[in-house]
Amino acid sequence: MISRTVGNINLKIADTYEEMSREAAKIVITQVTNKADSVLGLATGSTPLGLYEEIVKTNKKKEIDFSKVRTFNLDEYYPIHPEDPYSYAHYMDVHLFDYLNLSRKHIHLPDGATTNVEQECRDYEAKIKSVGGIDLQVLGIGTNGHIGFNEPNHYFEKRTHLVDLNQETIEANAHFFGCSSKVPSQAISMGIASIMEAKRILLLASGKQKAEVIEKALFGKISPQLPASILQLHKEVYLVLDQEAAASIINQVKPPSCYWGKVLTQQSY
Ligand SMILES: N[C@@H]1[C@@H](O)[C@H](O)[C@@H](COP(=O)(O)O)O[C@@H]1O
Repeated sequence: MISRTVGNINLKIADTYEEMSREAAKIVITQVTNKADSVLGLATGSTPLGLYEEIVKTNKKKEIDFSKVRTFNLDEYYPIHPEDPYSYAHYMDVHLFDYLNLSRKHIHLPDGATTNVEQECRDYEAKIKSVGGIDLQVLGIGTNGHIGFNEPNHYFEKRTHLVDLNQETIEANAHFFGCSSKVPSQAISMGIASIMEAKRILLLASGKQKAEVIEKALFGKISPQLPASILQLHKEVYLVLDQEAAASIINQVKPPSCYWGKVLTQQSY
């Protein structure tokens, strides 16, 4: 495992996906152990599956108290019923929530079955605020740089809102549904301000398909065209990658004036 502090980013590069997941689990479990009533922001997709598996495994060995923990998921497809097997609500139950002593009333996801989306978005923000905000937000990243379902745009969408999903995002999630035509074309997602207000952020990325976007997000221009780039402005980010996702960071040779580039060349390791 390579560990570096790079500006605001606590960077860890694991050898494998499994090691990345164990490291991420340590960060989440430490958060909950240090603050029993932690508010966790949670993500879905393929990337955090290993993290959730590790949390469940650790919890089996040495019961962790989640009874006071509150959770808020980043996003949910729209329209979709929470009991639909393709919903993120269902995903969270089968991969994490069913195995922990979390109170059902402490679990929150945007309601994909709402008949009033605008109200649902406002209520979701209000619920996050009412518990004092998110302590630790887990994030994955799309190959187009989206976080949550905040797609590349001309501006940073601030708060929980309804999103039209990009075709690229629909294709990337098609494997969960069997085919892309079954993926809903919209979703309700926390906004960029909702994410940036989290006290700490844990971003995970795995696989070579994420290498380019990780490099751009960390070293590129901060732009709503690559929503994850805003994380360069957050004060406490933990970025845990596997080797493949870190490939472009490790190999790039930045001009001598670029402190980050120098630190992250292969040689410095
Ligand atoms: N809405 C989710 C995101 O929360 C997730 O982080 C991202 C990456 O997904 P994956 O981890 O499957 O690559 O895309 C999905 O569309």
